[in-house]
Amino acid sequence: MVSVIFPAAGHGKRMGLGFNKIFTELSGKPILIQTLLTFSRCDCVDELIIAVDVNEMEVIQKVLSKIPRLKPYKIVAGGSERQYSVYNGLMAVSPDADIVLVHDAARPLISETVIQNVVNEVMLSGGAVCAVPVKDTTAEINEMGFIEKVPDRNKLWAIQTPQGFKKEILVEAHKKAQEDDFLGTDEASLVRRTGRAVKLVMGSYDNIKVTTPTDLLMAEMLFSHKTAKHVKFKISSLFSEILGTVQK
Ligand SMILES: Nc1ccn([C@@H]2O[C@H](COP(=O)(O)OP(=O)(O)OP(=O)(O)O)[C@@H](O)[C@H]2O)c(=O)n1
Ligand SMILES: C[C@](O)(CO)[C@H](O)COP(=O)(O)O
Repeated sequence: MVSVIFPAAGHGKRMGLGFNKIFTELSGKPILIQTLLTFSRCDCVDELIIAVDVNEMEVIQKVLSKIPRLKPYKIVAGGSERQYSVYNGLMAVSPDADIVLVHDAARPLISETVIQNVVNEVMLSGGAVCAVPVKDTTAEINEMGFIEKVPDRNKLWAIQTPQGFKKEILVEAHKKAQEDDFLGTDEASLVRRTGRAVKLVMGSYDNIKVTTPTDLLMAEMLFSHKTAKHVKFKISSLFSEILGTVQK
């Protein structure tokens, strides 16, 4: 059985809307609902656990009760940090679950294919997260704002969600983080601290985390086209006339 935890208890400070960004409308539905519906369409998913701010539990329960075609779900209280929200979700996972995925509620562009690929890899390796190769050059800087180091880009991947693990592996990782007072930005970093390997699965550049207003604009565009793969990009006539390029 596969359970999915959705940390959804943030405050969207970087979005600057004054309300939780997952309530924002995206292609006719709230971001949170778009995310939950994609997972609900996956045959491999059995249960949804949504970790929300205690003050938003009632309103979210009311809205979800009106949405058809959601997989069985539970709403739990989130924590003051994403990691604590995930932990609370983990404690509410059904005893029958053997695989647990964690997916940011704020990543509504996740595809069913990537979800299935992560689940398949968890069955093989015990732990898998989706990620994409970094496109920009990155740098480590010092406190004065000067570049100290430029890591080899060929080895860098941007980590996304879903991140999936055998349940006991994720529970062990969270317990150890608690004991050590360690706060990480994702589940893979917690699991790696227990000495276990975590496999990367190809994610998607479409699977953005809606963090800033620009992300929201991009999400709206991506959602209406579903993915950049479906858009036919045209060469500008200013160039095609000179180059004589024939658009196929
Ligand atoms: N205490 C927290 C903080 C974040 N999240 C969730 O973790 C995901 C990724 O976090 P982020 O994008 O940082 O969301 P916010 O915390 O809402 O944004 P910000 O950091 O700008 O305030 C989001 O779905 C968010 O709701 C959570 O469940 N509990
Ligand atoms: C888990 C995550 O989405 C992987 O990229 C990311 O670390 C969440 O970070 P945030 O600061 O909580 O948005």
